[in-house]
Amino acid sequence: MVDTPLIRLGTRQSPLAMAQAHETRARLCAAHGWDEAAVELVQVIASGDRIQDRPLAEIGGKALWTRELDIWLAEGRIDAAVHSMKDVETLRPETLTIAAILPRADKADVLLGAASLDAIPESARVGTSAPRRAAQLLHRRPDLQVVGIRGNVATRMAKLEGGEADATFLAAAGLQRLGEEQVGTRLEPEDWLPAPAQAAIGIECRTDNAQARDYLAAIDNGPSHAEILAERRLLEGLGGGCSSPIAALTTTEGDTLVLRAAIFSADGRERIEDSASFASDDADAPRELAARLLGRAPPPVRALFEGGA
Ligand SMILES: NCc1[nH]cc(CCC(=O)O)c1CC(=O)O
Repeated sequence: MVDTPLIRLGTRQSPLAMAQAHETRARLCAAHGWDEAAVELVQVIASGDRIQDRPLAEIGGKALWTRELDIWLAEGRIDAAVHSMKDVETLRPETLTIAAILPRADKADVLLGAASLDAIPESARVGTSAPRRAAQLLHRRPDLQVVGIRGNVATRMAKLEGGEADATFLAAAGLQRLGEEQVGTRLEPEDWLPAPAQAAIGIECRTDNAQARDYLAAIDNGPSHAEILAERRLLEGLGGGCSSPIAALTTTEGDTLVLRAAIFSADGRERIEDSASFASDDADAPRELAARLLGRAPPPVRALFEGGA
């Protein structure tokens, strides 16, 4: 029996974040034979959740999801922080370490409001604030209108119901974690590329916290961790923030990763795709893939990277 917590897990308080924190706690308890009381969940309010009325890219990007959790880690108020890796900036403080990546869930996006991309009525309004989803959609369907839509999964589903948009996208992994896997149409990742690091839960702790690193090592999934590192190195090589339309899909075959990536112009007219196959511990290959993509990018694409507009 444990009556004082052995590890305090910080989490955002959205329903999706809480589901991810519960999954992390369950895996820690299973790996170590602990009961639930060993893992304390600590809710931390992120600025990204406080500011709901403007696109994330405009108000400060992905840092708004991690800033408060980073401070709580630094101050020792929590021992570890649970993140959707899709939302974590590529550049992280050296004082923090990604100590575990949980087994990756379904990487697909789900389309809500239409049975397929082709079935969306002509000129319809599709709600998304993600540059990747917007550009990838306009590439396929230049007739459609993209309208901004933000908020957590339930909010976005409600906005669709309320007629703010005719269709929208959500990540299959998020829907599954919320028990909503039956809604919408799953888009095959090979055909509609996901975001880098989609469907991965990562747990960070302080680099100098050997105890937390040790606890978390037991729930790290090696193949998923290798995929996330590769996709994050691609992102780093592209120098893209959350205003850059970047799509990526890694498939793992034994110790070999196959990474497919595409970058777009904001209006979707331009699409550059390339892929690389490399050993899972090869840190250079994803950066080289990024360089090849940028090398082929016409000005409207290039403008969105390398600190451009
Ligand atoms: N941008 C918000 C966000 N961050 C992670 C997920 C889903 C879960 C995941 O990809 O791990 C979502 C919701 C969505 O895109 O529908």
